[in-house]
This record gives sequence, C-alpha cells and structure tokens, in this order.
Amino acid sequence: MSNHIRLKIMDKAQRVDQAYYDIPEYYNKMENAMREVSYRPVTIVSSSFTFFSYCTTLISYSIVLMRFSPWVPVLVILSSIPNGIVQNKFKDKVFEVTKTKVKERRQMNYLSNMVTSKDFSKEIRLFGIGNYIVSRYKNVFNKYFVAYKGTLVKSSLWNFMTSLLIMGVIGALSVWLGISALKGYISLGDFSLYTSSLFNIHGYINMVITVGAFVAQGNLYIGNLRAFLEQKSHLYETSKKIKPRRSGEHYIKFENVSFKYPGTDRYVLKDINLEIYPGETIALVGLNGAGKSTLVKLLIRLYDPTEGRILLDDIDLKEYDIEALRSLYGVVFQDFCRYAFTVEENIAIGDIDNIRDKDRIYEAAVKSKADEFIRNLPRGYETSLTREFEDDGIELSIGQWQKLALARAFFRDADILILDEPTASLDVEAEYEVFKLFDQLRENRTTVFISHRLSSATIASKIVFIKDGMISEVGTHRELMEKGGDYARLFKMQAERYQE
Ligand SMILES: Nc1ncnc2c1ncn2[C@@H]1O[C@H](COP(=O)(O)OP(=O)(O)OP(=O)(O)O)[C@@H](O)[C@H]1O
Repeated sequence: MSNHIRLKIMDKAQRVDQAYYDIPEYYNKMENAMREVSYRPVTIVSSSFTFFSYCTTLISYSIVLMRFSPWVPVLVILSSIPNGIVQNKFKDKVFEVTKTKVKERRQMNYLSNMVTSKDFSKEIRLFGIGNYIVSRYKNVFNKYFVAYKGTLVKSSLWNFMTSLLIMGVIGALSVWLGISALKGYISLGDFSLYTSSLFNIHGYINMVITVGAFVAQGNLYIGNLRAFLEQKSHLYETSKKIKPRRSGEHYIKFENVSFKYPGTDRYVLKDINLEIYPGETIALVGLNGAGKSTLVKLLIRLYDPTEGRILLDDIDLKEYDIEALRSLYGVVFQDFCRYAFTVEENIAIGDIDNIRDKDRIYEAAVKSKADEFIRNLPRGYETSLTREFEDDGIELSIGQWQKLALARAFFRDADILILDEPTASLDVEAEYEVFKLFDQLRENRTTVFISHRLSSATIASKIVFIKDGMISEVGTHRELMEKGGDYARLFKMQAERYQE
C-alpha cells in the first residue's frame, strides 16, 4: 500500500508543470505527502483494527468490573476523558507544526545532503566549508526545534496532570476494593480479579486514546496527500488537444510575448515579436540573464507567456496536445541531465520508446562525435556512467557528457532542434564538426541555438540579439555587423581576443 501511494506521488510529481519548482509551497506539499508515506498508510489501517480490538477488550473488562459496581468502569472512563482530549489536541498541534515547518525540514535535508553527496564534495573540501554547512544546519535545526519545544513542554505538563487524575481515581477505587475484601463483601479471588481488571482497564484506555489519536492524525495525513494529488496545473489546459503535424517544416511566431516567472513581479521577457520560418537556423545571443533560455522554455511550453501568444503553424501552442507538442522538439539544455544509467540508455532517453534501436543510437553518437570515446570505454555502449552503484562504472568528462546530451537530441528525430549552449564544453575540433553538422541538419528542420561563442552564430540564417528581455537586433551576421550595434560590438570584442 505504501508503495502504491508512493508511486501515485511520483506519478503526480513527474506530471506537474515546471512552474511548481519555482514555488516553495509546491515542494512543501510534496514533502508533506512523501514524509510519512513509508509507514503512515499501513499504520492507519492496522491502527484502526487495533483500535477496535482494544475497545472490545475494554468493554470485556468493564463488564467484569460492573459485577462489583457499575460505578467503577464509569469512573475510570470518565477520569480518562481529559487525558484523551489533551493527547488528541497536542498530537494535532504537533502535526500542524510539522506541516508549517516543512521549509526548515527541507533546508535541513538539503544541508545534510550537501555534506554526504558527491556533487558538493570537491568544493566542500577545497573551500573548507564543511563546518560552515554543519553550523548552518544547526541554526536551521534550532529554529525548527523552537517551534516544537513550546508545544512539547505544554503537552507533557498537561499529560502529567491528567494522568495524575486517572491515577488518583484508580488509587481510590483500589482502596475501595481492598476495604470490601477486608470486610468480606467480596472473596479474595474476586478481589484479585477486580484489581487486575481495574489496572488492565486503565492500560487499555491509555492504548485506545493513543491509537485513536494516531488514527485521527492519519486523517490529517490523508488530507495532505489529497492536497498534493489534487493540485491543478498552472498551464492552460485545452479541450482541443490538437496533434501537431510531423514534417520538419514548421513556422513559429512569437506575438507580443511578455513573461514573468510565477510568483515574481519582474518581466523577464518584454513584447517579443519574432518569426521563425521552416528550415531556419536561429541563433539567440545576448548577455547573461538577458532572457534567452526563458524564451526557449516558453517555446517548449514549460511555461505559458504572461501576455501575448506563441503560434506553431498558425495555431496557439496552448491548443496543442502538450505531449505531442513536446515530441516535436529535440532539446539540449544548458544544464542537461547526467543520468546514472548506461551510455546507451543516456542516448536513448531522447526517444525512450526506441531504446532497442541500436543502429539509430550509434548513428546519433557518431553525429555528436561521442562514438569515438564510447568505443574506448571498457564495456562500450553498455558501460554504466556512475561509480556510485556499479564497480565497473566510469566517470565521464564534462565535454564527453555534452556529446552524449547532443546524441540524445539527435536520437529524438525531432522536427525542431533547440540547443542551449550545446558546445560550451566541447573541444575545438568537436565544436567545428558539430556546427558543420548543424549546417547539414538545417535543410529539413528548424534549429534554435543559444551561444556565447559568437563565431558559431555566423552560420545562423538569422541572429536574434536579446537585451534586457527585449529583442534589440535581428538579422544575418553580415547585416548586424554592418549595423554596428550591440552584436557587432560583442563580436569584435571576442574576435580581438582571438587575434592577440
Ligand atoms: N525559475 C526562475 N524564477 C525566477 N526568475 C528566473 C528563473 N529562471 C531565470 N530567471 C531570471 O530570468 C532572467 C533571464 O534568465 P535566462 O536564464 O533566460 O537568461 P539567459 O539569457 O539564458 O542567461 P545566460 O546567458 O546566463 O544563460 C534572469 O534574470 C534570471 O534571474
């Protein structure tokens, strides 16, 4: 059951849109749902059974004690009510605190993962920041614990006082039983039966209260889980779900597109108007933070524009079936993923349904210049690309990873190629070959690439210069050089460095 719910949470998490990763509340809901998934569902069911079994036992002991006097079970049960209320109230409070302190808990997880994960290991050692991270962890923990402390102290105090009440009542009833035995109103056997029933009834009341509170808390957990599973998408959901045609020939148009990231007030893109004709190779250039990657994110519908619209073959992107739309694109992100799988899988991820098509996998690797180094790996295409799980796994260099990411995009058989800094880590020779390939590829598909190496932009049929979220210049390399604007200035600046 836990596994079933975990799978449901994972399924939801892989489908929610990108905007959720910008919103802490999303993470909070997911963390709340994930936190207790390993034990909570099972214990809700088992505790419910236990609850009923304890209640039955409790009734049995009450019936035994009623033979002596109906007041005995009534008094024990009445004196337990305040303790039951206190336990329930404070369990709810602790649950609420846990829920509201989820940000701190995520921070604590992040900080403790930092010191244990490989990603940070080099810098932590080099900069000697291990202790700094541990002290940050302690600070967050203290904030987290302060919130609990008050509730825990109060809960213990109230628990102690209400337990005293129960103990007082049980003590008094034991004395009553003792006197009755001494006076001969009940036999010694009955005395022993009644006193053991009295103590048992007390124990079972305690257990019923605890288990009952746990079951009630389970309801709160289910509320959390539902809140996560029922989250709505930020992206516009069309009823039309048009399937884009597959042809390689597409016309893309940005119409007055402006964009703010969810939860922010700043326009990152402002009034973008751009046409990309079938078969064109577009180079997006501009300074850091200008908005180039954001433009790409809108094109593949990770986000919808805040204003304006983007058309593909004269139809708004929003009207397409989103999965079919995304299947048109072959993308290499600036921060592409490095999967701890085999080489083959790392390429096949571009089009996972065709993972068995080995010939196409090799073909894609040859195109991206990855085939050469793959053949020298100990197990070729079957080499595992991590040393974390496999003894004979290996680590690649960043440039080698980039070649694999490119192969992934080529394997996809996409109509539109989108490459964000696709050659940043490639050696000069590989970069030259890859750009030569783009030249061939652009005959039958549209390519959009982002590059800071302006020499590579010269092959583009259209260069789009983005400045502060706006298109400031558009044209071929020659046109923009003649214009003598920002592009020409940056190009000359880079060229001068090469001439030195
Ligand atoms: N998820 C996000 N939430 C809020 N702001 C963001 C987010 N991602 C990017 N930004 C902001 O959007 C602006 C544009 O970022 P973008 O990544 O599009 O720039 P870029 O032109 O690709 O830069 P670079 O050349 O450095 O890759 C930046 O100011 C950045 O801070």
